[in-house]
Amino acid sequence: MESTPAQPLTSRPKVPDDPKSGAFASLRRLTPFIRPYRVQMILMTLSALGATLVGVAVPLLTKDLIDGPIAHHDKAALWPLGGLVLLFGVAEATLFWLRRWFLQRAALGIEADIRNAFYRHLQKLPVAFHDSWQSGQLVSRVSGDINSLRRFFGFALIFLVVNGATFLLVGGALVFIHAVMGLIIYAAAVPLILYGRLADRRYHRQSRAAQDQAGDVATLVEESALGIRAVKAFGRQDLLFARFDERAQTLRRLELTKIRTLSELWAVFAAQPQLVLSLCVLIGAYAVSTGALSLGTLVAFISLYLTLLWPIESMAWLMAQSQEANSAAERVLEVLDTVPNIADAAATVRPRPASAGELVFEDVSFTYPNSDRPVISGFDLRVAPGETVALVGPTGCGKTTLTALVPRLYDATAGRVLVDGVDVRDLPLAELRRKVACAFEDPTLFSASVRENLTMGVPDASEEQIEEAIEVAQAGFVNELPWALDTRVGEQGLTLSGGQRQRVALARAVLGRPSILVLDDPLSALDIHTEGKVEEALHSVLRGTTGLVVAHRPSTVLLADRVVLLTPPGPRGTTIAAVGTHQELLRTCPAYRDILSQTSDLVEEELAEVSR
Ligand SMILES: Nc1ncnc2c1ncn2[C@@H]1O[C@H](COP(=O)(O)OP(=O)(O)OP(=O)(O)O)[C@@H](O)[C@H]1O
Repeated sequence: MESTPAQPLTSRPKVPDDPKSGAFASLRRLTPFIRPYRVQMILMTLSALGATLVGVAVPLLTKDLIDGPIAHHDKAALWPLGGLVLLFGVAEATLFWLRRWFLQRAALGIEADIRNAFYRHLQKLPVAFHDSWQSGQLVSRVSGDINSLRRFFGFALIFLVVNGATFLLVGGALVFIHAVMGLIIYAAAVPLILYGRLADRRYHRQSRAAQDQAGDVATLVEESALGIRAVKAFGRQDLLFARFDERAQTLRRLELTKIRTLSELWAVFAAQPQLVLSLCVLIGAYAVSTGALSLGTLVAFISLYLTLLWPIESMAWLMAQSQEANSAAERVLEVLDTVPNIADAAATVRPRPASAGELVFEDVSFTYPNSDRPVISGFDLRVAPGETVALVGPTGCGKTTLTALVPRLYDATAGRVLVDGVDVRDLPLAELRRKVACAFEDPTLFSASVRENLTMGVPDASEEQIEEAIEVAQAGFVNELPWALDTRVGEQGLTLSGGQRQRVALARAVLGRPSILVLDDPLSALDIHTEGKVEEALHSVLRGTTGLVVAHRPSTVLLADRVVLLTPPGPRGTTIAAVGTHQELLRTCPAYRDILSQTSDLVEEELAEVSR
């Protein structure tokens, strides 16, 4: 046995995993996503900063214009200064354009990278994760929340930096022009900052609640879209609408509380600089009247201060945007931080290349993560290479659960599942899933072509292999579709009938001749005629493979060499009630006869034959 190095659990940039509390803790943890775009981010910030600097220079030039050429009626000196103002205007526009240009590269790139990492990580998370998360919560995170992050990285972050620099620069210039008035402006900023922090915290809580509620609304929409047939058939549109309306109204209420906080924040941030401005005008006018200040200096001071009005006002919105992005980052990280506990072991083991396909359950027990009652308890079974075993048992006893342990959709909570003598947890996942193919009772197809659906597990399958799999699954109907194998099936394959979907899923499972074939009642939706044909073909496939088949009907049981009868579901979990061939169990096991006779009269006839 040869060991292979561990594969990384995720292929996203490594996010630091010590979530420090405090403002923007979650956003700070996303910095690895910014790193590849740092040059563009720096250029974007420099362009924005440059544009602001140029904007600040204009009032200073105005001061020189008023106190110089205008005061001294010096027309000749007017033109160069006027030209300079025009030049600065053009420079500001160019820098603005440059910022937008860099923004496209950086912010959109960051957004795409986070979205890809999120989706890739979702694919790695185990089925148990998806059992406990509403799909709408995931959809809202991948769309709404990641959009918020783009807006933050492409706009709010840049302007927080630019505004910070502007405050320092313009503030310094104001103190330089007139120390008293300059210091008044600084002092007046203190209560504003304190209030901003308080309102910000409130906005953060409100954003989080609204984002979670948006996820709930998305879940309901998705659920009703997927279940539209049942909704219509039972005439439940009104009921669902009432439920949707309730959630949508809650979302509206939460958004309104956000808007209230933002309006309050905005009003305070708009009013404060106006008050300070009035104060400065009063003090300045008095100083000019006493001759302590030149008119040019007052105009420059006021003009310069006016350049601060928008940065101060916009801080309300920028802070709100940042809080919204921080809670969006929190929600995205909740998924990215979930460790895919069904992953390759630290040291994986490569199975023998020409492995035969032996499957062993060794004292296996299993409890679902969201439950405290075991479904399977102390289950022991060896399926020899090439042998087919049918699992038969009352409904809900855990047949599907047992099959899910083989490809590691779930891991046994106790005991081991071994493939060719190796614990499935020690096999590389890719290898395990190449060896084990599954067809589920409820076949899931994707909105892609039939060919893409068929070759999901074996992307490089040849035309002959595809045709052979279609033949085995009696899925020849796919060649009659308008574009044959290139026909797209609708979302979840809903443009096909249940039986057609099952046959495509079966062909997908047998394609590539896996060494172990796990079939969960794969023929349940087929008519008797097709079922017979599929069974015939499956017989030949199963001869060369190890098979574990969940069977509800005698016809499916007949595919198997041996049958395992499971005990009914109970508080201590299901285990094996009896093992034997179909005929042996028919003869010796009343519980087995009972279960099969519920689905077919054939049992009575067979029993009569067996006992003859
Ligand atoms: N994701 C899940 N989370 C919690 N419990 C689950 C989950 N899936 C199934 N169960 C429970 O596990 C038990 C076994 O379910 P399972 O689907 O394995 O039974 P089954 O024998 O295949 O049933 P059937 O013959 O009706 O298909 C049931 O009680 C079911 O409610």
